[in-house]
Amino acid sequence: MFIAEIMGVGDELLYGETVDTNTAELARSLQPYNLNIPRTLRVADDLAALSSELRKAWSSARLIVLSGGLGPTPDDITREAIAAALGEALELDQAMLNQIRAIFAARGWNMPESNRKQAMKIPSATWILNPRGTAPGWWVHQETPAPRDLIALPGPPAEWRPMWAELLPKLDLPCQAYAQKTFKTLGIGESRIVEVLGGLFQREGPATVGTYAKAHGVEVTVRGQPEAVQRLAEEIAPKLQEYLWGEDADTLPGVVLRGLEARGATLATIESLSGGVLGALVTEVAGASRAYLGGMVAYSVGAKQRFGVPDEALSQGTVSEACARAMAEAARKALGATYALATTGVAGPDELEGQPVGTVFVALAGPQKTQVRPYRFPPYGREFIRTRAAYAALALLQGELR
Ligand SMILES: NC(=O)c1ccc[n+]([C@@H]2O[C@H](COP(=O)(O)O)[C@@H](O)[C@H]2O)c1
Repeated sequence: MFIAEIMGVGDELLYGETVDTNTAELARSLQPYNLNIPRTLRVADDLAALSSELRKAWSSARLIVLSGGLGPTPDDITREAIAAALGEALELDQAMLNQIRAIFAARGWNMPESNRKQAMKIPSATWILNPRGTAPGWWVHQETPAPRDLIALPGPPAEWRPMWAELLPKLDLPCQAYAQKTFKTLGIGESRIVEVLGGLFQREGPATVGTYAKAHGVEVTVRGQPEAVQRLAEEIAPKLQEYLWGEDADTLPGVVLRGLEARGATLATIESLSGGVLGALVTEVAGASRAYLGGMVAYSVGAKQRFGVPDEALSQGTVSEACARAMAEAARKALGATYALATTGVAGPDELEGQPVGTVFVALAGPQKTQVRPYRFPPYGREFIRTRAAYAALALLQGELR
């Protein structure tokens, strides 16, 4: 199997200022190819360190992809490092310089002298045009003694994504027949899934299975050789049926909205501890307005009263089953929706009303009844608990719409 080396370049990637998602995304894009990615690297803006890594990689890898270090400032050393590793000299490309000048001119600016270095390249590299920035990429292709490609892309994802999407099919990488199928579940833990799947939880062979715990529940992914994936997925699906809410690119808010639309139903939300996370998840979906009427953040007791939550319910505590129920019913009435979802709970860091951090109640008011589900999420911080609360509310509605 051929080796691919993926490197993120930049000091900011080493000290956690910027989390390097580029290498993960690039690696994911290579899944359909028959390449082995034994590691991915983050390398400092350090000429010696990067050129040494590149020298090693150039002698063994079929494909090297770099992101970052193509800017105009002195710490951008990717071009120099490639030149050093391949033993070539940088040369100015006047035509590229004119293009970069034109980009500045179009914005009404003069090109700073420092941008000249973005028009430098080694003779064996060809340019990869950057439609969204001033830093063009490089593509070095070698045919003998063995085919090799080295690609240098700018760091910002919005810039490199279209460049990479256009380039990748041209690289003529060895393809493998590859497929994957993801089942999205709720209400079942990873270890229970392993029990339920038994012998189908294969870790070796032409198709393998993995589980991934996400805020929206556990995902079960089958990947490998297409026919084997299809066979195994067909056996796995009925075992998970009870817990299944979606597949592959489905999102929980997307599935819920589709379900609402199919019934001609509408949704309102009222959020306390999640403070708008639920509304944000719902409105991430294009076309949300076809079913989502709107919602309110009723964070204080006063706001809950204002939105129609009766004092009787509030007297039982805002973090209570009664309050969640009354909130959902009040929101349903206020907005005239078919369904309303409510969240209330304790995101922390301290306990509230004698309830421990992670205590959450979500409620669903519908035409026939109101349901409430209590949760005790692990105290992993406010973001974790608020997000879980929002997904738990969506899950309750998804269960109703099944
Ligand atoms: N009823 C509710 O869901 C509700 C409303 C406001 C604050 N809280 C909780 O009260 C605590 C203190 O809130 P703040 O840290 O936002 O002041 C947090 O645990 C927060 O999650 C809960």
